[in-house]
Amino acid sequence: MQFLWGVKTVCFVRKDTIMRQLSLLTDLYEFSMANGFQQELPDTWGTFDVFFRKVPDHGSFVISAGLQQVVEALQQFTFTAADLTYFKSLDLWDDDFLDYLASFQMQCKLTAVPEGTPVFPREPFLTIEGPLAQAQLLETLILNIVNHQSLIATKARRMTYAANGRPIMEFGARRAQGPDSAVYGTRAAIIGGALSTSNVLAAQQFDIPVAGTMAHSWIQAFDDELTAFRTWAKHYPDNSALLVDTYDVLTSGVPNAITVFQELRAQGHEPVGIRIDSGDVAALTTQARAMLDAAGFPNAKITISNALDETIITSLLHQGAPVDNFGIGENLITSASAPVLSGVYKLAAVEQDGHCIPKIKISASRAKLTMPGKKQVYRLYRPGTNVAFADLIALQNEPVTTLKELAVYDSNPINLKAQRPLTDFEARPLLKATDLSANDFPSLATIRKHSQAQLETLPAPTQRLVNPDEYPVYMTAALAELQAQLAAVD
Ligand SMILES: Nc1ncnc2c1ncn2[C@@H]1O[C@H](COP(=O)(O)OP(=O)(O)OP(=O)(O)O)[C@@H](O)[C@H]1O
Ligand SMILES: O=P(O)(O)OC[C@H]1O[C@H](OP(=O)(O)OP(=O)(O)O)[C@H](O)[C@@H]1O
Ligand SMILES: O=C(O)c1cccnc1
Repeated sequence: MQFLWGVKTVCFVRKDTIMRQLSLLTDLYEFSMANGFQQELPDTWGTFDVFFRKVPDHGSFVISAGLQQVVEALQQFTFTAADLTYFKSLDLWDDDFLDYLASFQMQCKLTAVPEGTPVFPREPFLTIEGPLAQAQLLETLILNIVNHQSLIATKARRMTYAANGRPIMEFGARRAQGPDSAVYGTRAAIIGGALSTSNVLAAQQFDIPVAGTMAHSWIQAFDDELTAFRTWAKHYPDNSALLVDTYDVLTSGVPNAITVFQELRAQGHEPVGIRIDSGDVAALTTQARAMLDAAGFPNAKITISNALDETIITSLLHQGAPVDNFGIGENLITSASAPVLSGVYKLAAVEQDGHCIPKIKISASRAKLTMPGKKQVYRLYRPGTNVAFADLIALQNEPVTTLKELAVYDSNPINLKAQRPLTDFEARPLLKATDLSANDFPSLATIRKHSQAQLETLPAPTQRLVNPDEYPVYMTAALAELQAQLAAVD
């Protein structure tokens, strides 16, 4: 791992303590439906799938993130006396329903892909099964959490790809859409590949390496730049990352930094490097690198910042800019170029008296046709390898892992429904039962590693930033037939 400025790793992980009780973070209609379900279908269970149809930034995959916060939200899903008083004041729902909420006991079961797993359009990456009233109540909250974190993790993954091994420091707290987006956005950015954050709360909360340099105000506050650098070096002799663009990078910032670096070295300290935050970064980093090298500081790192994104990073590296670290704020923490992941929560089946009844949504738009029934998603590998070549959505009771041959269909409802045979595959299930009583969760470092390992199994052309190859997502013949039968199409 490359050296990171100012990194300190705290040595404990704690449960998410800023997560509030979020049972009311939902749309009114969820409560209204839950009230109705409780009266009309009290013994009916429902299975809901969470999936998306379109990948942000025209990418081919999304990095799933947010599962820990979903589990924690479900663990804390109860209603207070104040909530009940408020509900009563709305005068919308039956008293029995309010009693039910007052003694709410979560009965839902959760299956999900592990956080950090790359997932593709239309495949469920999280499912909820439970009493209809309960499962319905969770729609908005679950989507709120996973749509946000998966969006930012996916954006971070794009930037990480562009940075091609150089560390990304997350700098976005000041530009995030409020405190929650800053904290959970940082969590997601780390899942997607960022190596450190400047956000102290997120770093403490999620055991993330915390890193940072200095702002222009430090330089401005002193009589001159050299004094500002010297004073910084006095306080942080081993963490002297100097911001060199307050006045002029090449005639003032870098020469002054070199002077201070020489003084530090004379006192037995090795300087860390410089940060450039404006101007033509390719030209400035090239010249600054030459100056640092000529002065005997080839190991001083160059960090750049200033409205970076994956396109600018790609362009800078193409121009040969000698950048060691990227500090990225607004375009990462807000996913500014594609600020929405439109994940949805769709009813796939209901269960009454022990019978599972698959359900479908047809809609005017064929693209919105849903996949009925309880399902499992498989990643298909060439046997005995870690080379994935497609995903497969199957009905839950299909014996996919033991089959040698399968007839499959394209899962995209707007594509032609041509059957194709599938042989030479090893199917590994992606959706795993998730323990809702869990108190410990995988660390972000573990999730990040898992994500990276999963990405390495995917075909390289699906990962490029521009016009990636579409990764095939098939459905089994049994699922396709069930879908066609319920939709009465084809
Ligand atoms: N050589 C380069 N190639 C591509 N993009 C660059 C290059 N140099 C800088 N950029 C990017 O171009 C954008 C505009 O840079 P510029 O320095 O003009 O920023 P600015 O926001 O106008 O300046 P300031 O932050 O000083 O107000 C930034 O996103 C910056 O990262
Ligand atoms: O550009 P971002 O990717 O969001 O990176 C974070 C920005 O935050 C700081 O800017 P600051 O708030 O000091 O404003 P300025 O540098 O634009 O004047 C820093 O100098 C970066 O430019
Ligand atoms: O530490 C830094 O250099 C930093 C932190 C936040 C925003 N911009 C820069």
